[in-house]
Amino acid sequence: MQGIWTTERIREAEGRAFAVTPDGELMRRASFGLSVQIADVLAEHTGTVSGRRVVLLAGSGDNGGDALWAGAFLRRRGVAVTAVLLGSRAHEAGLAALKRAGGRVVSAEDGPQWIARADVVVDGIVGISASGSLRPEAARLVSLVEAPIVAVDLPSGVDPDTGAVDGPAVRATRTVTFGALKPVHALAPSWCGEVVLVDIGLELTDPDLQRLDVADVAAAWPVPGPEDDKYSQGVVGVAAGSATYPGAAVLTAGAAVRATAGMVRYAGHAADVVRAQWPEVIATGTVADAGRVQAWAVGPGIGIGSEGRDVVRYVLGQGLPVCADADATTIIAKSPEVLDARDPDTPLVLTPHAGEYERLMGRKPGPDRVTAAREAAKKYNAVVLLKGHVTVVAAPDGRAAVNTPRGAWLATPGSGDVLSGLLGSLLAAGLDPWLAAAMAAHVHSLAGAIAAQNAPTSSSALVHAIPEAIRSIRSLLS
Ligand SMILES: NC(=O)C1=CN([C@@H]2O[C@H](COP(=O)(O)OP(=O)(O)OC[C@H]3O[C@@H](n4cnc5c(N)ncnc54)[C@H](O)[C@@H]3O)[C@@H](O)[C@H]2O)[C@@H](O)CC1
Ligand SMILES: Nc1ncnc2c1ncn2[C@@H]1O[C@H](COP(=O)(O)OP(=O)(O)O)[C@@H](O)[C@H]1O
Ligand SMILES: [K+]
Repeated sequence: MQGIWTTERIREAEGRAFAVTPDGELMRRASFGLSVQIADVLAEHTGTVSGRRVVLLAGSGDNGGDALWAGAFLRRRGVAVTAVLLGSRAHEAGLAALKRAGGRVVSAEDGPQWIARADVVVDGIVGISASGSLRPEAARLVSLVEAPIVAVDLPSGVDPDTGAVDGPAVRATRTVTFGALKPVHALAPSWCGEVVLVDIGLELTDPDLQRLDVADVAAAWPVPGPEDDKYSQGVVGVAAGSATYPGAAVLTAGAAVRATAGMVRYAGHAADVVRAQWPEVIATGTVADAGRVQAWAVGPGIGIGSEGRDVVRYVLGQGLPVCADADATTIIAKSPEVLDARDPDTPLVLTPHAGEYERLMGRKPGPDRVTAAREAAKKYNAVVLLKGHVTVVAAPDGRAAVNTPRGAWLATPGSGDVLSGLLGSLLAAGLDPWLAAAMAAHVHSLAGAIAAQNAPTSSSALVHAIPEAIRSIRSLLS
């Protein structure tokens, strides 16, 4: 598990570290690590380090200080360094160090001509004390940059704690952060680029947010043992699709088939189509006739009429873990009384996209998606998986996980149905619902990347890529 801490917690940890380290030591560690990364980006993009030109955009705080000190280290490697000073003042010690090392210092007015010739630009405009988007002077200079940008700690203009962007911001090729990952790094991947963490000796426990490592998913993925049979691994019930939307049934059931060696049962109006596509599925017409299961995936394509409502009420009343997706979330939002059938101790996972979230909560998720997911989890006493480019999974006890995607190819019709089937199979295997949801999101995005391979893909291809995703994750264990 990777831990992620809010800027408030980072500042507390920095305060503790400051107390036990010599003056300037933390910044020295940070800026030395930063200089190594800037040199690496220079080498990657130009083939050399010495003789190349780096421009530092230096704001008035310690973020600018890091950039200026890194510039001083780069001078020792023969890099031509020019600092463009933004704001009314500059980090004094950093500025002095850069000047001593032979760096050039220019005003914002003179910045454009240096930016035009830069091989790499360093964003030391603002760090964890940032609020709001780039101010006009910084925004104008950033808009002129054509070279790769290395962001110091985080891309300026992006909110450090939510990853939200509501105006001009830096789009970095690489972000070099210090001590620990902050929410922006998981929530705004397309602004951060590659994120590199430099250890400066901060001590932090109890992360505010988590991200599953491949190793976590590998270790927790259910695997049949010698004593197992088709029932003992957990039977998944899929209540999805309709005569109008048989595809949702095929995709949801197919994802469950591909994600588990155990049995998959299907109940609904698309039984014939499901049987034809997935002969291993035991398909019936109604949930009451489905037979015993250990968890339900309900919702995709079932419609939001009275029949759909009865299906949702039925599965919620079985005392079993339920993944309620798509139409099931709308039904729960419109007719919350269906939840009366639920024993509050049985796990429920809701998987809304932004529109479904609005129906459930009466408001949009807004820029702080982690808080939004946590609030919905509390309200519904359920794990909430909030879909989007970045997926957030929150539990009623406050745990929150983030899944950072590998590209955006999953923005394709039916891909949510595939996620439901995956998640249903993990719930049937008895996994903790929060972990199950975070694992499903992880495997879903990896399967998406495998299916797409940098070209458009489809949800059917995504289903077929699930075993390859699981195989590549589990290969870590061998
Ligand atoms: N405190 C520490 O121990 C360490 C801090 N480090 C660096 O220090 C940074 C934090 O430095 P500071 O707290 O001095 O603050 P920043 O450098 O993040 O911000 C400087 C000032 O800019 C102003 N500001 C806020 N939003 C702005 C905006 N949108 N446009 C322009 N100006 C804005 C604020 O008044 C803020 O105080 C970290 O991100 C990291 O880069 C590192 O040196 C590692 C050690
Ligand atoms: N831009 C994006 N980048 C990465 N993943 C995305 C993006 N847009 C959507 N997704 C993912 O694709 C899935 C879409 O699900 P959903 O909105 O239910 O669509 P559908 O109903 O068509 O299946 C979710 O898992 C979501 O997280
Ligand atoms: K920055």
